[in-house]
Amino acid sequence: MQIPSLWRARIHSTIATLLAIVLVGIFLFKQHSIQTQLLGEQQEIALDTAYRAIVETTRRDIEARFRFQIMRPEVLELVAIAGDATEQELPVLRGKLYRLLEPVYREMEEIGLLQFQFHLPDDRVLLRFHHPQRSGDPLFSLRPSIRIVHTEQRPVYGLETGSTTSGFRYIFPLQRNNKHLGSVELSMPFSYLQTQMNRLLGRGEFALVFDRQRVLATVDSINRVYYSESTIHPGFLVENRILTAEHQLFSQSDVVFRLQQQLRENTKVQRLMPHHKAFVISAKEADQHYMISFLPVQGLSGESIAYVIRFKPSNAPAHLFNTLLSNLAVATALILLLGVLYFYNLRQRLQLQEDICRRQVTESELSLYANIFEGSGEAIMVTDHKNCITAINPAFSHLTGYTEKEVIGSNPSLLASGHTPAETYQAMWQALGEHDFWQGELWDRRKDGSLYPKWVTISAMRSQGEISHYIASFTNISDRKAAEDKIERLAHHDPLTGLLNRYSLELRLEQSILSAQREQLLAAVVFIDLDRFKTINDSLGHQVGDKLLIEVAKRLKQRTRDSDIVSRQGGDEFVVVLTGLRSTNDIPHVINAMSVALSQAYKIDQYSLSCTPSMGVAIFPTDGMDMETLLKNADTAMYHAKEKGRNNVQYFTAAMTQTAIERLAIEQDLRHAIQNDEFELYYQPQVCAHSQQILGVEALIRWHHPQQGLVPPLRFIPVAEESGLIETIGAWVLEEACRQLSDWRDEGICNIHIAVNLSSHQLRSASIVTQVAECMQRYAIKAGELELEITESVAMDNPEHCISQLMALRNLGVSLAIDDFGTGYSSLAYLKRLPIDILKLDRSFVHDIETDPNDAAISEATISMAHALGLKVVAEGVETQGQAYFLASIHDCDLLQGYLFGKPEPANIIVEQLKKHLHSH
Ligand SMILES: Nc1nc2c(ncn2[C@@H]2O[C@@H]3COP(=O)(O)O[C@H]4[C@@H](O)[C@H](n5cnc6c(=O)[nH]c(N)nc65)O[C@@H]4COP(=O)(O)O[C@H]3[C@H]2O)c(=O)[nH]1
Repeated sequence: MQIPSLWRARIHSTIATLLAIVLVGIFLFKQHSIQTQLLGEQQEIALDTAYRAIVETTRRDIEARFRFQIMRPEVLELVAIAGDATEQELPVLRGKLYRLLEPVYREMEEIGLLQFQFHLPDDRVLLRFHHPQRSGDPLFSLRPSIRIVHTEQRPVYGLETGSTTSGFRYIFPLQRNNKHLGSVELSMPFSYLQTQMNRLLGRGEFALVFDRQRVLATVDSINRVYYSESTIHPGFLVENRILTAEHQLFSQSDVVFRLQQQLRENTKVQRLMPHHKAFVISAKEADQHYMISFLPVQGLSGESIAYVIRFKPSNAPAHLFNTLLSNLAVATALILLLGVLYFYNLRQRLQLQEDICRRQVTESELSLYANIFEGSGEAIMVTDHKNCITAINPAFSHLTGYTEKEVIGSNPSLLASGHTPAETYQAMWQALGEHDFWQGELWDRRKDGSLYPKWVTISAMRSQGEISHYIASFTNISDRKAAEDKIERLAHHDPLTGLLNRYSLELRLEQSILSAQREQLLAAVVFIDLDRFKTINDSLGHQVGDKLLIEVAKRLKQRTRDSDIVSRQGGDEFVVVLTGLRSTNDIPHVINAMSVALSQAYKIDQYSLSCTPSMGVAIFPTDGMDMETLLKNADTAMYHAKEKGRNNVQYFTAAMTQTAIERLAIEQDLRHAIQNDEFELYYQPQVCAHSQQILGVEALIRWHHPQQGLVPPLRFIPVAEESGLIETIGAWVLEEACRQLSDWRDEGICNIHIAVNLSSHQLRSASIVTQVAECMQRYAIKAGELELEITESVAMDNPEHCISQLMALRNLGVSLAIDDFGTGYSSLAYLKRLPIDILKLDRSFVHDIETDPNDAAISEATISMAHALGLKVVAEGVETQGQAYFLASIHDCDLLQGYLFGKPEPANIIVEQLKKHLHSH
């Protein structure tokens, strides 16, 4: 993620500012601590210098007094005498010496001298000026300095603890003529030094603390009462104020007392003091800052034994601290100011950088757009606000044929063809005015004059609210439109014949109904099915079938008007809608014309084919007010036409609907008929044409309907076939016929065959061969005893399958007969391939055989053809002796079947006939 420049500048400048403040802060603190340290060192040096100076000047002063005021011959004389004098003689000598030096003592007392005493070499005190009554007590144990002077015979001076008071002692040996006579001790209290140092250093207070260890080493246990623990540090002692007050004439203020207590808590003080080093600290008490200097001082032996501590009121540390604060404040303010300046500078630089980057991106985008414009497969044209062309791309030239030079500055109307409706341009300008955008189809003309459709997208560009340019991009959509037309054709037309398809028929029919309704006209829906088309298709191939359908479509189009609807529903079904009819009288004429046209022979390849139509007609508004009803009723009528025989036209009637309802009822009743044992087989004899001996019987089914009584097979067999129930019924017939034959055999009626009708459904069934085989086995039916009849149309329906099924049946020893021969379209070549034994000549030929020369000729040709193929012929429907004679004698027919020889009868009746017949032959 990229952080915007403003934020980046903020972050950078904040970090830089903080860093600068911290660095400057560290620098200032460092400076402050150096200054504080310098201040301390100044104090330290000042105290040290002052101390040394005072000690030194005092020493010089005392030494001068010693040399000139004490080392007088009369003094030395008295001391020399005292050295050898007895105890009794000493007071006299002591008095003389006292009187002699009293003026000197008084003088010295004025400058602060505390002690002035004379010691003899044997450790006795000769004279004490401040306690003249006390003398003669040994002091060696108390003052090591006296012993040093006596033994080493040299002057000794320095700070020394003592029994009563600690002080600066100056001890000089008293010598005369190289003889050591004793020593004289002059002591100055610390208060004297304090006064002197204050004179040099200015206002301040002092404390004197002694190293506990040193005191304990030099002061015996009796005299330790003069010391108590310092409030500053536990390792240091101070002289007991009350006991020493007499001598130490300096006092400390309460503030200093509290400061000392404060020092007990100061870690620096606690840490450094045991090391006897000089140092300075600052502290604050009662709103006053103090510089407290610690100066270690040496004893007589040269080692540090105490600290002189000076408390000096000073505002220097506070001043330094305030300076630090103000410096910090000023520096921070300056840095912040610099930070702000840095921020603005940085922001400007970042913005500049971003601007550069953005410009670079814009430039590369511009070059990209330029490339897109140049390389686009879509033609692009830019016009200005006056709609004059300002730019075009190569695709534009490629599509229109115009070069840049030819169109720049021109109006795009130079592309117009005049084929685009004016309303389209109006809509375009309106949309551009209102929405700045328009898309649509325009027809233009190229430079070479050729016309083409294009899909155009135009966008209006605005600058400050006013249209500045129009950008139009367009593509040639000729191919797309052709494809759309093709799709449209495929969606609405039958690809084979080019007629409308089922979907389009429904759309158009609905429109026709509406307009017929509006104009109070009639419309006729004609359902057309080609008779035997399936046979032609199966036997001669699909290509022949397709060509036949194309020819049919052509003939239908020729016989109808353009306003009529001609469609193919699929297979061999066509629907024609005759529209704009004024009277029903107009309909038969057109329909007959169509029927005649379709019935004409078709020349397809090497074949001359006959394919008649079955037509059903339903009329709007009498036979239906809507599309579905009209189509259904025309279909019903067509179905009836088929039933009536081929090449037939049927007009829908209400009765047809009734028939359809009845068929439904029959189907429902048939489902129960087998369980309820409502079927029965009747048998009709087949006799030898010459001897008239019964050779067999044909089993014909009868239905004893519980309500309707005996129902003939032609009423229910087609329904059973349509519904598939025929398989169950057929199986029952086969079983029953074989059982009956077996019964008759048992009754002694032998050598007759039984013919059973087989429906197309049964023949198609995969189990028919097994079914027949099992039945024959069950009832011990011998070869030739069972004959199966299939109609001519069944045999022609899927011939290849039919042949293989028939072969298998024939192998079982079953005789096979073609029923109703002559009614269907049978190819003789094909008949030859069928494994059949018998042809049954349809009774329609037999009926008029005596009177109609055509029928006679057909019958004769059929019989001779059958004989030529090695088939026997059974003539059906023989009712008269004439017919029998004609068939038997003239045409040499083999078997005859008809009412003349016996109607179909139940088994119990026919059995009598069979028996009688058997006996008579
Ligand atoms: N006018 C006239 N008619 C005669 C004469 N001699 C016989 N007939 C009738 O002709 C039909 C002969 O049967 P089909 O052609 O196989 O025609 C049969 C057959 O196609 C079918 N059918 C009958 N029983 C069965 C069956 O069990 N299974 C199958 N699938 N179809 C059957 O029903 C058709 C009609 O059967 P039926 O009504 O029994 O009609 C029978 C019979 O009664 C005659 O001299 N004059």
